[in-house]
Amino acid sequence: MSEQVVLIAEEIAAEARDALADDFDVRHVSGTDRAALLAALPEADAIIVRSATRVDAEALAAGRRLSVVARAGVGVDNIDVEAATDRGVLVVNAPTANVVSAAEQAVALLLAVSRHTVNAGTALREGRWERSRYTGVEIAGKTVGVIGLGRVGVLFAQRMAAFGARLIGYDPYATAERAARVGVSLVTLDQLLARSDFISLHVPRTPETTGLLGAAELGRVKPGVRIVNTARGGLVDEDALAAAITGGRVAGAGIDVFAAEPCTDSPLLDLDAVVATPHLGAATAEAQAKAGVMVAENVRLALRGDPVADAVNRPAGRAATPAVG
Ligand SMILES: NC(=O)c1ccc[n+]([C@@H]2O[C@H](COP(=O)([O-])OP(=O)(O)OC[C@H]3O[C@@H](n4cnc5c(N)ncnc54)[C@H](O)[C@@H]3O)[C@@H](O)[C@H]2O)c1
Ligand SMILES: O=C(O)CC[C@@H](O)C(=O)O
Repeated sequence: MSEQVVLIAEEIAAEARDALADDFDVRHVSGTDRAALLAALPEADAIIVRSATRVDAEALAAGRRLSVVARAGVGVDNIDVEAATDRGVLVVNAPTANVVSAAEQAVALLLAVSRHTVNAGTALREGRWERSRYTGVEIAGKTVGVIGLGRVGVLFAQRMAAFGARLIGYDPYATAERAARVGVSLVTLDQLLARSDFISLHVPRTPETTGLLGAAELGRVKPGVRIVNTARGGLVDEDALAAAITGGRVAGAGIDVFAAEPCTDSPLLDLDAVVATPHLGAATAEAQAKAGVMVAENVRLALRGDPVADAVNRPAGRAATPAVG
């Protein structure tokens, strides 16, 4: 029997490639080069992606031999899970690999926005020693509102607790007991908007969460709030946020994710009060190594027909195993 083909469509850790190379024909393609992707898919038994490759119905149809789509990370919103399920293709991810890195990125952006780190540093490099212009604010004693109390939200809340913040959270699917274990009081979204000095988002992008913070919600925030989004673009309406910053209601924002990525023209990129990064939440050596090893293991299990704990969907006939985490 010829070797099964594993197609790697984005940069993943060398550990993952090494873990697969002995047993599979590992091939590479650029997942953002649509024509190349569609040309490579017909021979692939598995494809490994991160967040930039669109694995939609067309790509799945091209991948007529595919058994598994593996996401080296958490969010699977770039994969049409329903279409994959209909075709009997397993979708697996690495749900715990990069959550610490993502939480740390949220803290980093919150601090950078609060202390004008980027603008002050740029001014200094340009020869301007502008101390009074860049007076910031403390986190201690402030109210931090966490939207989404899953893996990343909880890690972020724990880190904010260490800064001495008061923590409130909005998550309709979390219990008060779970929230209380990490020192978070559950509130409604409106209460969170009205009371938070800082808001950080940690929810997946779904039809329910798209536009969660739009013009109406941003009109109800506490004046001077700073907003951090390391979860997904589209959760916060970028035009509305830019308007709220320009109008002075929102003091600043730390943004790692954009509605359209790669992003070149968000109105947020023109504002001094915004610290922006190009979807770097998971971009650490540790997260990439963990994600690579987890997806390599999941691909191996899936191609051998073994049950996979990190499966996002379970097409008929596949045995379920207990979820991790
Ligand atoms: N920037 C990055 O590189 C990066 C890295 C890792 C994760 N992420 C993203 O961060 C987000 C959170 O990841 P996670 O691992 O914590 O996910 P998770 O599934 O563990 O947690 C998501 C939480 O959101 C809650 N939620 C769902 N719908 C909600 C709603 N309408 N309102 C409020 N809460 C809601 C869920 O109940 C859950 O507690 C995801 O979008 C993920 O893709 C981004
Ligand atoms: O692949 C990446 O770097 C992004 C990962 C992140 O957005 C995730 O959801 O896991």
